[in-house]
Amino acid sequence: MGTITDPKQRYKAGVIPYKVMGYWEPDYQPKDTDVIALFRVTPQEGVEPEEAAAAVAGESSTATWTVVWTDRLTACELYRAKAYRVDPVPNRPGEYFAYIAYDLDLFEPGSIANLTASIIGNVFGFKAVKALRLEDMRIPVAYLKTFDGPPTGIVVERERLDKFGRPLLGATVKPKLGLSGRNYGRVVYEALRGGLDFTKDDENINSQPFMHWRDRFLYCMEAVNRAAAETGEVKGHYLNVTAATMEDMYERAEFAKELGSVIIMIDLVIGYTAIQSMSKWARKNDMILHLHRAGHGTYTRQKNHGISFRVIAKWMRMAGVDHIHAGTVVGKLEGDPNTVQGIYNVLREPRNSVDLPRGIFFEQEWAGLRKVMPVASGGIHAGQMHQLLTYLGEDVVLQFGGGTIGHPMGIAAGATANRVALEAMVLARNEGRDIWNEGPQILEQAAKWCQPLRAALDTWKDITFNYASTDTPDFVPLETPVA
Ligand SMILES: O=C(COP(=O)(O)O)[C@H](O)[C@H](O)COP(=O)(O)O
Ligand SMILES: [Mg+2]
Repeated sequence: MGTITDPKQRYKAGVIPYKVMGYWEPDYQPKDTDVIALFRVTPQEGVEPEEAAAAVAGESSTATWTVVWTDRLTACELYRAKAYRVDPVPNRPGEYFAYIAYDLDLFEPGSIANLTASIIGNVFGFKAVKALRLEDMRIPVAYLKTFDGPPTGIVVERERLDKFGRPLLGATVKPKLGLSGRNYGRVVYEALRGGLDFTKDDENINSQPFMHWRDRFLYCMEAVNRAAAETGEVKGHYLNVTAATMEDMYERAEFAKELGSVIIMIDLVIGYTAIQSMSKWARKNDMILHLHRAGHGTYTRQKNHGISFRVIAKWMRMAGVDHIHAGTVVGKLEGDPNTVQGIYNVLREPRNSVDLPRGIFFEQEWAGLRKVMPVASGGIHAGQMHQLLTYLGEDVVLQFGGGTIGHPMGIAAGATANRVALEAMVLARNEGRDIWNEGPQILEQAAKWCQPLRAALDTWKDITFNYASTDTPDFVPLETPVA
């Protein structure tokens, strides 16, 4: 049964399928100004995929489970989201890609909170679907223009740091918890003077009994300033301002600024509104804004349920962060190469083309929003430098926490090993060498003159994390689904 057009029948009290209510419109041509969402829908037994798609469209826009006559007091035909296309997912029986278009007027300008309350609202608990995953979104230029985007962006960050032509290097201080302020500052100093550009607070360092935040900020900035003076380079430490309230976060950010820090850090767990507030603050205060992504693995990893991280990446580019953790491919944490590259492209390109093998379903014009620097972090070491540079390119921060601090000759030596490995690899690439295949030799060669690199290679050479990825794209070879 198609949509009922006779108003008397359509608005009669009772329960009718979502398809019939008007949330399934196979002939609909999305407008340039529509927000489009692509969901992977796994309907319950006996629910046809189009009805499941219509239900998702309905519940994420105007509908409820029964007919309401008050629809007629609104421009309901415009405001109804429209499921307009359903394709079976290749090689995944029972799963369907459902395309849903939403009119621009459904969303408050410049608000990720409002956008997400619709798109990932009630629908994820819906009984009619066994599982649901938000795979991708096309954000219209008209909506993008209501967001400020990254306060600094890749180009301006490089200018402020005066560092060009190579990935940046960082390290997360370890152990994550327990160091006193003075010892913590010591780690920062050693890592920065040894050759890294940045060090970083870990996700769970805020203001604990063993080190209150002001102590951390003071000792870290002393370390940053000393290392900068010694090396003649701009250095930074991502001071994590994540806290229980906005007031606390502003206070910490102000103190970081007062101490001359070039960068602060927040975490995804603070929520979209807090991220947007901190972005406004960073823009006003010329501060680079680093975003860690604690918690994302609870909903991004499984193929059939949750949200793809590429969608989070899009939201974060809109919300306005300068750095975002986006995967390493080769490290200790989840990261299929194609999927990770897709995420990096969302963050760094001025315009994304459809790229199904990398999980990009839509053409996306970024409307001048600045580029976000992806951060590769989690279980990486100098011996993987050729792979990291090949997979991730140049505009990226490579962060070696354990892979700096765990170095047998000490933290500064760990940093030097990473810097030398990186510079040797960039030089080889610039000379036209095939770093993917010759990488290990290039590193061996560089290690002849660099004892710290020799020791790093000897310690970690064979460490890899070869587990199957869970978040892999579903290559669609026959047809290109374009909105
Ligand atoms: O603890 C670390 C890195 O430590 P190490 O370098 O010692 O492994 C970071 O929190 C992770 O990178 C987060 O993961 P992601 O970057 O994927 O969000
Ligand atoms: Mg961590």
